[in-house]
Amino acid sequence: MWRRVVSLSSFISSSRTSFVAQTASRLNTCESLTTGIAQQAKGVIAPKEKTPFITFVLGGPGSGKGTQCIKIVETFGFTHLSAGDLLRREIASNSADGAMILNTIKEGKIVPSQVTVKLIQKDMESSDNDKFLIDGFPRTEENRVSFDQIISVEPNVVLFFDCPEEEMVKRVLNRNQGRVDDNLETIKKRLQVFEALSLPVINYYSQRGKLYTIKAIGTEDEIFEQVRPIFTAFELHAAG
Ligand SMILES: Nc1ncnc2c1ncn2[C@@H]1O[C@H](COP(=O)(O)OP(=O)(O)OP(=O)(O)O)[C@@H](O)[C@H]1O
Ligand SMILES: Nc1ccn([C@H]2C[C@H](O)[C@@H](COP(=O)(O)O)O2)c(=O)n1
Ligand SMILES: [Mg+2]
Repeated sequence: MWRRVVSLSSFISSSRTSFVAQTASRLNTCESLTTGIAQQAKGVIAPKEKTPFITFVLGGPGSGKGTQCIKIVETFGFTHLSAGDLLRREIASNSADGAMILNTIKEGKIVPSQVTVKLIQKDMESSDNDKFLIDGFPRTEENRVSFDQIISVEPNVVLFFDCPEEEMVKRVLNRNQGRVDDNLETIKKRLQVFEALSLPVINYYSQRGKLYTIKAIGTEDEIFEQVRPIFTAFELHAAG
């Protein structure tokens, strides 16, 4: 679970009064500290939550998001949550939303945000990790707002794999993983959706200084060498 106890400091009150008052305050502090720990142990009050490190991974269909996520996981220890994979898992498990999700994906359209965000939330909450790569999300402004409302955590990093359309189409048609949306007709629709609905989200994060654009052409290793320094810089920053 990424809900972890991080600090007991909120139990400690500061006081700038007289010595007597300060001593009394210290005694109270000790008492409330002990009470606080005891209450947490009994589950009376919720533990403080550690904010997870969130990376959104964006780019058009076939731009190489999933491929690079595997390398980021290996090198930096993130947990990879692919929105598309979570939705395909729902289809495979014959869940109540399965048929609706399958039709939406076949049409190259976007599944209602509530459904996708709930799946992401479930996997985040059952993970021991606190570093998440959320791949293929948010695809729309509605996705972005829904994540903000339900999960209430801002992304630390937003990666954008910028790839020429021609190259994306070639890669998707060669992918050979039996995906129902890997055909020319659906790819054209997905590219339109990307331009109309996903580019505004990319611009949103660019304006907020969170966007890291990767030129997604070249070998997989060459592309990863553009990704690596982004996370290395964050690690150095975190280590002080
Ligand atoms: N740099 C690259 N050069 C050539 N082929 C690549 C490169 N990176 C990935 N591929 C291949 O392109 C195909 C699409 O890659 P990938 O599945 O990672 O894309 P994606 O962005 O996750 O696509 P989608 O949004 O459709 O899930 C895969 O078959 C993958 O092996
Ligand atoms: N946020 C998302 C992510 C994915 N989908 C649907 C529609 C996509 O075409 C399909 C495949 O996703 P991919 O594996 O290419 O990331 O899944 C969605 O509706 N909302
Ligand atoms: Mg993918």
